[in-house]
Amino acid sequence: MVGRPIVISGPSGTGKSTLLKKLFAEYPDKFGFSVSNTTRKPRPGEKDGVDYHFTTVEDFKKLIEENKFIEWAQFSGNYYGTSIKAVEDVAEVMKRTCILDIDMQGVKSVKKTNLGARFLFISPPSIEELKSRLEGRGTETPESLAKRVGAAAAEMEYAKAGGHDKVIVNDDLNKAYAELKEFIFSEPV
Ligand SMILES: Nc1ncnc2c1ncn2[C@@H]1O[C@H](COP(=O)(O)OP(=O)(O)OP(=O)(O)O)[C@@H](O)[C@H]1O
Repeated sequence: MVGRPIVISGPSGTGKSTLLKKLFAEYPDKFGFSVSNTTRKPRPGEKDGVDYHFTTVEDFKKLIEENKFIEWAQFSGNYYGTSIKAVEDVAEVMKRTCILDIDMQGVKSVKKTNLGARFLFISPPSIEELKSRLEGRGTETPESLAKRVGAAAAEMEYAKAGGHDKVIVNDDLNKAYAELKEFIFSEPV
């Protein structure tokens, strides 16, 4: 059985990766991530269609024009993106339920497609706690921390306005994980 795509969003540092790691560890064959497109060159050992869909700049721009992407961005001179087809392929080719970990813009974009996704928001207990988790993770400069905390406020507003099917507050990790499973398995996946 393959379920509808599940879109997980929430501010950076709210615990999405931590929760998804637990889910993939408990259910190694059930869920999958979509394969992104990129214009960067493959690194040794990387396989086309597995690690990325390696795409020329010309083809990537064409896909943008044709509205084939849920989200795309440019980092250090290369394009990266998640295509609608890549999400469909998780169900059709990989026979798994697709999990998408994306931001608010991505959520809005998925809503415009025919993917029939379910939307889950992971909220931090508070902005203060979010800030201290990001500091604790040790991955942020003062600038990137301020940027992530600023973006969090907009994400939380959107969630409050009812942008998702379910909101889970990640206070106690095991409790949040139990709620995540309850939501995911509330229909066949
Ligand atoms: N319930 C929790 N209580 C305390 N700390 C937590 C909890 N959940 C996650 N953390 C910690 O918070 C930090 C951020 O978590 P994580 O990296 O999973 O966030 P994220 O939402 O995936 O962020 P990003 O979108 O930037 O990838 C990590 O150091 C993680 O160990």
